[in-house]
Formats: sequence, C-alpha cells, structure tokens
Amino acid sequence: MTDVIDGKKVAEEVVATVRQGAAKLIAEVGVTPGIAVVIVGKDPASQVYVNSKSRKAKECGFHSVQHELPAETPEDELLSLIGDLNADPAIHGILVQLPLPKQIDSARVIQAISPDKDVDGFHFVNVGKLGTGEIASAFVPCTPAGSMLLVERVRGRDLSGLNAVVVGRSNIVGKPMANLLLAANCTVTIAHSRTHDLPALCRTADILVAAVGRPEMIRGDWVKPGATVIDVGINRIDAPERGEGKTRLVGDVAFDEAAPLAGAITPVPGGVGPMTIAMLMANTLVAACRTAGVEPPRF
Ligand SMILES: NC(=O)C1=CN([C@@H]2O[C@H](COP(=O)(O)OP(=O)(O)OC[C@H]3O[C@@H](n4cnc5c(N)ncnc54)[C@H](OP(=O)(O)O)[C@@H]3O)[C@@H](O)[C@H]2O)C=CC1
Ligand SMILES: Nc1nc(=O)c2c([nH]1)NC[C@@H]1CN(c3ccc(C(=O)N[C@@H](CCC(=O)O)C(=O)O)cc3)C=[N+]21
Repeated sequence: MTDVIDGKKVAEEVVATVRQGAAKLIAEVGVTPGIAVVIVGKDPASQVYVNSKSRKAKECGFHSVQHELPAETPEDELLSLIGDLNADPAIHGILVQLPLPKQIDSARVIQAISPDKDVDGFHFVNVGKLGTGEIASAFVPCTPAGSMLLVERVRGRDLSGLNAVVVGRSNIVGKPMANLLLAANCTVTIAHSRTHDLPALCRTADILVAAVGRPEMIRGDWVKPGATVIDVGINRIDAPERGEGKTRLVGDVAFDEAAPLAGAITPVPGGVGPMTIAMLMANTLVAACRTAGVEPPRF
C-alpha cells in the first residue's frame, strides 16, 4: 500500500516540540521567541500564508508582529523597517514575504536581514553554511527543511545509496533541497527547464522532489516503483466541477497517477505546505535559543 505522507500531522508534532521549547525558554531564561512577518502589497495568496504564519506563531507562544505595507512602498522604507527589526531585541526571526513588488530589489532586501534573524535561510551567510556543510549553525530554508523531515520519516536519516532527483533549481526550494539530500548522502541530480528527457531522469529517482510550479506536470509513468515522491508545488487551478468560479489546489505531480506507483507520496494540500510553516516556527525558536545561549531542541 502506498503511504500517503500526512504533512499536517508531522507539522503538528513539530509545532508541539516548538511550543514546549518556547515555554521552557520563557520559564528558564525569560526570553519569549519573537517573529516579525513583513508583507508588501495585498496579494490574496500571500495574505493567506502570512495570516497562517501569525496564527501558528501565537499557537507556539511567540511574540508575533505583522507589518503590512502598501504595494507602492519604496525600497528604502522597507530597508529601514528591516534595520529596526534587526536592532529590536524582542524579535529573533524576520520573514519578508516573497515575491516583492517590482520597484523593490528582493536580493538587496534579503541581504539586509541580519543572518542571525534570517529564519527563511535566504541570506548568503546561511546559504554558504548549507553549501559547505555547516548545517548545524545555519538556518535552512523552511520548505526544503520540512521536506527533508518528511523524507526522513520514510527513509531514515542516512540516505546512502539512494538516487535523488530534484526538479527545479530555485534558491528557495530546488537548490537548498539538493544540498540537504547531498548532505544526507544521496546521489543528487538537479533538473530544470533545459533538462533533456525529464521523464527518463525522473524514473531513476528513489527520491523525487517536484518544485516546478506547473500543475500536475509530473505524470504517473515518470515515477519509479516504490519511490518517495515529495510534491512541493502549490498551484491553484480552476475547478468548474465544484461550481462556477471555484478553484482547487494541486501539486506539480499528477497525484492520482503517481500514488499507485510511489512507495510514499505527499498530497497537496496537506503535505509540504504545513511543514513549511512548522519549520519557520522551529527556526524562530532556534534563533531565540541561540541569542539566549540555550541548546535548542532537535527537529
Ligand atoms: N509548499 C510550500 O511551502 C512552497 C511551495 N512552493 C511551490 O513550489 C513550486 C516551485 O516554487 P519555486 O521554486 O519558488 O519556483 P520557481 O519558479 O522559482 O522555480 C521553478 C523551477 O522549475 C523549473 N521548471 C519550470 N518549468 C519546467 C519544466 N517544464 N521542466 C523542468 N523544469 C521546469 C525552472 O527551471 P529554470 O530554472 O530552467 O527556469 C525553475 O528552476 C511552486 O508551485 C510554488 O508555489 C514554493 C515555496 C514554498
Ligand atoms: N519569504 C518567504 N518565505 C516563504 O516560505 C514563502 C514565501 N516567502 N512566499 C510564498 C511561499 C509559499 N509558501 C507556502 C507556505 C505554506 C503553504 C501551506 O500551508 N499550504 C497549505 C494550503 C494552504 C491553502 O489552502 O492555500 C497546504 O499545502 O496544505 C503554502 C505555501 C511559503 N512561501
């Protein structure tokens, strides 16, 4: 039987550990983990994620602030807010929701966040640490970190001898995911839009990670029997069968085709998405523990 990996349940376990860790930090050293989420503009999908991040932060017992700036906010103003948050001792983690409006250079904004508060793991310092194997002191991007926890649930922590294929090479998902799989001793291939014969490459994968942003692009017959399939894609598509104007979420994998072949597979929704938010909470707790000189829990 195919194992449909319950990301919501694993995420709840992570959040429970975070909540306990936060309570201990508050009780023992009087430090409350603090997170600031910044959103520029009113993209409805972004707003949903940002609200659920703030809700989870409260659930973890964190101090949580949300900054909603108008879409036309100039870059200097955002940089100045980041400067204030960097200097604020009550804030341990800063997340600036991406993408940003076009007048703002996101690379500049990301590099302006203090690496010690970069709970998204996008700053060069954290990217460099992940790339050189200094994972214990890095912040690892939340989506790949959460995806790895799901892989570990199925395959264990040491993935020696397994072939991994990551489809997608973004800085946010594909590249850090490939680095984590490499650190766990997989033989890793990163595929992208210029890759030749993607179906054949995918069929070599014991662990197949889809982070493309194309609804149901990865078909059933691309999946090696028994493979672990991690579907990172979140695509909202029209669902006229549910009524006029209705939509639904699908991944980058054609779930119904792939599930019978896969050994284990993540659904969308309820797979990687909830893990991303849980790992953001985990990274924020770790940030707070580091500033307080307390050993953080292991995830
Ligand atoms: N679950 C979660 O928490 C999160 C989900 N996501 C979702 O994950 C998906 C990927 O996100 P992200 O990495 O930011 O996306 P990007 O658009 O930044 O990257 C997409 C990657 O897919 C590759 N690609 C595009 N088309 C093809 C194709 N036909 N064949 C092979 N490769 C292709 C691109 O290749 P090239 O580089 O050559 O252009 C690129 O490397 C999206 O659906 C996004 O919504 C993202 C973040 C968090
Ligand atoms: N700086 C930054 N960091 C991010 O981590 C970041 C970002 N910007 N921009 C946007 C993407 C996307 N992302 C998601 C998080 C949770 C779900 C999630 O919880 N999804 C639910 C469904 C939610 C729904 O119904 O819409 C699920 O898959 O079950 C999805 C997507 C984080 N991102």
